[in-house]
Amino acid sequence: MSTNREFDCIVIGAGIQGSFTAYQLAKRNKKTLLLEQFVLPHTRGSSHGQTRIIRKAYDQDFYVRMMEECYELWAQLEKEAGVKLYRQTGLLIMGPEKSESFQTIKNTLQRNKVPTVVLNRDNFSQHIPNVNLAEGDGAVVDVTAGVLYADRALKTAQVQFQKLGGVIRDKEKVTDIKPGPVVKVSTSAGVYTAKSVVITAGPWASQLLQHTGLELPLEVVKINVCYWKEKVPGTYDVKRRFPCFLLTEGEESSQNIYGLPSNEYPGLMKVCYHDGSKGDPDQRDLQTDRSDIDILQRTIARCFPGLLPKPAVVESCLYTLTPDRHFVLDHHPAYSNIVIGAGFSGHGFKFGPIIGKILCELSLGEVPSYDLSPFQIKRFQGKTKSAL
Ligand SMILES: Cc1cc2nc3c(=O)[nH]c(=O)nc-3n(C[C@H](O)[C@H](O)[C@H](O)COP(=O)(O)OP(=O)(O)OC[C@H]3O[C@@H](n4cnc5c(N)ncnc54)[C@H](O)[C@@H]3O)c2cc1C
Ligand SMILES: O=C(O)[C@@H]1CCCC=N1
Repeated sequence: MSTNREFDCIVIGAGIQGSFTAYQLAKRNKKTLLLEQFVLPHTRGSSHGQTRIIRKAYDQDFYVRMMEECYELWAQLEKEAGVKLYRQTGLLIMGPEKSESFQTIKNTLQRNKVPTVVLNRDNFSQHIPNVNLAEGDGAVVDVTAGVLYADRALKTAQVQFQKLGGVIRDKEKVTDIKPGPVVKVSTSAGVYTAKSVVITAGPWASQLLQHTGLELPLEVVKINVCYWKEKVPGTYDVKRRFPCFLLTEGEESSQNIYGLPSNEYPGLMKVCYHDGSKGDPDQRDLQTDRSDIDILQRTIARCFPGLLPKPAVVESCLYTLTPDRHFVLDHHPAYSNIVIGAGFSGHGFKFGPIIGKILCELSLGEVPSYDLSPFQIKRFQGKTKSAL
């Protein structure tokens, strides 16, 4: 007879990846505990905010394939919970027509038969008004892409988990992990045991992994989440079917600037730089680097004539980067019943449902549904330290 401190699985971190992992485990009838250091909901990690881009437009086939199933999982969750989580807007990709980065993403979309619309200089402004296509730039639209309602999606995954009998304990920071056939997890409020543990701690992954003797090459960066005011309210509004966008390369960026139609704050469009300054997740608001904002201002002035080139709102969010920007989805090298989901490198939200499924499979000792070689820890050979 198990007590209320003994679980089949403990998931550490209730961001999007931990919440979907816990939900998948509960669906598989596993007694699951989801631990979160802060009171939920919170804005200190990577999963907060109202919107995220969902897209199949990637350079690599393996992400496109994962997204095929992932769209189905998002739709299943919408149906199961009776909430709307996704709005199709399309994603406009612009970049120097002849550049490798623009051609790679366009070719990958076409090779995978993702519905696309290729725009040229003659028909561009008829389809996408109020955007300047730079001289020499090409444009292609991933028609399947759109906006995910992020805060709502996170809450929905947690509510569905609880409806399946899952337990969430928030304001309970994990302070120690003792590996073994039964893993012992200590928190600010007590000690729990489980047959397996999944670590999905976002920017705090390195801190937590220290307890297991593993060091991964993860870098935390602070992103300035900038909103820009429309000169004429509604110009770039989601209701007018303005798409999300991505600049693949440019005068001073390489896959570095992206945006979403105005939606959460009426009259304000979110446009961000896909990089930031390195830092500590517990000191986030002490970092005040705004060099990305200068770059954004110049791009806004050049490409979006309907926006004022000065941010009206600046919020903060954290990325946890791996050297190759691919995720970590693997067993701990020394303890197979400790599973790690980390390093989502600023593009993991859309994958939440499929990451949850994969981490659940790993924690149950099953063969995962996807080839995980791009996500294995051993790719960091020489950059990984295991004290064990
Ligand atoms: C500005 C911005 C824009 C983005 N845009 C997109 C986008 O358009 N599309 C997309 O797909 N992705 C996007 N992303 C990336 C995506 O949001 C992240 O990849 C994803 O949210 C990562 O989730 P996570 O669960 O790994 O981390 P988190 O959300 O940070 O969750 C980790 C959780 O673990 C908890 N935790 C940590 N340590 C402990 C401990 N010791 N004890 C208990 N709990 C602990 C933390 O408090 C936190 O709640 C964006 C990210 C940012 C910052
Ligand atoms: O993941 C996404 O789609 C966004 C846009 C590109 C850069 C990072 N996040």
